Amino acid sequence: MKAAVIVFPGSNCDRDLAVAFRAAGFDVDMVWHKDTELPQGVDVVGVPGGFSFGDYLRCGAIAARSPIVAALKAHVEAGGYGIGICNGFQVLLETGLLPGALMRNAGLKFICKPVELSVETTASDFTSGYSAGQTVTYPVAHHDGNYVATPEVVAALEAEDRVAFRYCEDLNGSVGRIAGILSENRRVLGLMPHPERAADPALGTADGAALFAALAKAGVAA
Ligand SMILES: NC(=O)CC[C@H](N)C(=O)O
Repeated sequence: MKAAVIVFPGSNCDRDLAVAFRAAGFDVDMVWHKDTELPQGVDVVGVPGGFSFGDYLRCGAIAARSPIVAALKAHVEAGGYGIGICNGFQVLLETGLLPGALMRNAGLKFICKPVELSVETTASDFTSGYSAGQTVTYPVAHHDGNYVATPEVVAALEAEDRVAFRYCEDLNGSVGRIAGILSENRRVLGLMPHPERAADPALGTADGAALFAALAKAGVAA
């Protein structure tokens, strides 16, 4: 399996994401946001966390207009995998590849700590390595993690089993305590907590490693 990690000015989890992909067996290429093409044969595109363009305008809004985004959209529209973590989730929402928006945390504070999440569905190639309802611990580090969407969108996400992760306790005001969602074809995952920062026991929790391992396995089986 081959992964590409997009790097924006202000990305700060790009290398963490590359390390997590590599540990799961992926070949990884780093791709500068001004590039217009993804490397040949990429299976999954990772949109990393950070503070792209200093979080000006809205988090992810400027990055979503970067030249590489057309290639990202084409990859996803052709059925390719994508994962957006934290700022990467914000970018995916701003591109329209996932529905909804992320607003300022309800408490108006930056939140940086490990949090407990429940795995809401195992019916995706990101979450198939967990058991349904399993509690995992990933860190969060964000000020704009308050997920909002229209009631119709939230109802569709729930009805279609597209809520991938939920905060076990209200963290930031997100509707339905939603922490991560899947695209309609279940091949794009956006989430605020950081599995790549929880992918090695040396980091305090290795709960995130199963996500990358499941994705690698799905590719091998395909
Ligand atoms: N760790 C991150 O990716 C930060 C995300 C975003 N810039 C925020 O603070 O909301």
